[in-house]
Amino acid sequence: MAAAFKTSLHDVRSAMLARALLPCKPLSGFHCRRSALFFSSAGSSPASTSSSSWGFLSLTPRIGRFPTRNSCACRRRFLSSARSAYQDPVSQSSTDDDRVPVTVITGFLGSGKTTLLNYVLKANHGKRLAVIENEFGEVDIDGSLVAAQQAGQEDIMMLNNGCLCCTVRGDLVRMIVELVNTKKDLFDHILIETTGLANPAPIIETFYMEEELAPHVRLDGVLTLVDAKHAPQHLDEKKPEGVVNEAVQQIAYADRILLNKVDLVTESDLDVLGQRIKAINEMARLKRTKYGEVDLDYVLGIGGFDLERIEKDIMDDKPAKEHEHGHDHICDSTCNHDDHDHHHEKHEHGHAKEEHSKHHHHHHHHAHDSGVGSVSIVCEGTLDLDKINMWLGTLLSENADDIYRCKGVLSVDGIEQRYVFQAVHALFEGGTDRDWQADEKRVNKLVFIGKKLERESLEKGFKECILN
Ligand SMILES: Nc1nc2c(ncn2[C@@H]2O[C@H](COP(=O)(O)OP(=O)(O)OP(=O)(O)O)[C@@H](O)[C@H]2O)c(=O)[nH]1
Repeated sequence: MAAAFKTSLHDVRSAMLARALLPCKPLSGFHCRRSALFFSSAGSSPASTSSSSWGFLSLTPRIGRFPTRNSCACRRRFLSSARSAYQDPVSQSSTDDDRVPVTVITGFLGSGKTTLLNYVLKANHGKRLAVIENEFGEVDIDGSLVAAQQAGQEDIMMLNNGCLCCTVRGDLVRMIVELVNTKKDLFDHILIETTGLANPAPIIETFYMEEELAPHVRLDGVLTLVDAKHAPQHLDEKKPEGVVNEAVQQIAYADRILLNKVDLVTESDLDVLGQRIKAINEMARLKRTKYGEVDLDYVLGIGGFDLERIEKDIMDDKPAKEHEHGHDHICDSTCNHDDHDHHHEKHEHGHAKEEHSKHHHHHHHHAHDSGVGSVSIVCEGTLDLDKINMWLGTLLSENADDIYRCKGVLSVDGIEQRYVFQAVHALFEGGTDRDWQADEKRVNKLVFIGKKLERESLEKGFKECILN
């Protein structure tokens, strides 16, 4: 069967339709057993009773029931990827997934998306790229993508009758399906440039909710360009109640961020904006660039939704973390909550240079009025399976609109491997990776990005799941 069906995100709210969990085959090279939410919605009826476990992290076959939540009516449908996982529950890392990766390039109006695209198209990356451009109205694609004429090998398609995140999702699906059906052999990566006002969330969801896409493509990641000169005013912009600030959303959903146009501002402006970006999304990697000039690996091959990469990013990001303790919080008996907002900003230089901690300042994070921010929990200990199941599942389902993204590596009692998971709102995916080593500290790490995140309450809830 198509590899597309071998990885999936699942709607935790669908868990109320759960019948059973299945044990899964290991991921090749990742020793991963798919564990999360192998539920079939077909023929099930909503659970009306709660129980101590609904199998969120359960790795052994067990009957799972979702706790009673009247909010659990499945607002998002649980589509083929989930059903297919039920039939063939093998998860894969992107390295052995033969679906075409899709990178979404987003960023506010004028932040440099097309400039970056041109740079990538002209570069020598050895990939054959198909580009989907989303613009309002007619644009001169040949003019705007000069590189396409030079390179000549890219397929460029326009979506110009509306915004990708609002009105043309169906067009996007049709376009991708047409691309893979008619030209699959001609390209091996798809780049999508959104409009400057796009909210990435519905675009991300499209890749998990549209069953036509799942067999053909996988979302590689979201890259957001931030205009170093103008971003502060866009981030500050007050929106009417219920209207999202696109500039904030674009940062919040990013796997990678380019702080572009560094030539137009001072070093200290960059530092301040860098802190602000980190306060919104501390999970994403950030680089400074001029005219989008960045090493291509940063754009092609993000792995933002690949559990194996997530595990590496979270656990192996030591140099960065050593200099950052903004919202990271080590829960232990010496915990001093007054220190939480101190932050050693890691200093990143543009021009596609590797991030490095050249020097670090003592900064304070401030919650900005968009209310969107990050909370990290770093906490040693082993988690009670049922408790973490219940806590995380309830948290993600009850706060599905407010928790944009969540990733983590956990140590769970009775599971000898590290458990890696990620969530986009209530869509959840998780599995085990390598064994904990005998001499290794069992440190749990979680990052939440979203609105109305209360760190102390999150920490408290999490710590209550740790075995004494
Ligand atoms: N000074 C400076 N200008 C830049 C940089 N990157 C892009 N620009 C310029 O900024 C302007 C907007 O760049 P685009 O690449 O068109 O931005 P965009 O995000 O595609 O814009 P929209 O499609 O309108 O959302 C162009 O004139 C670019 O040449 C940079 O790093 N420094």
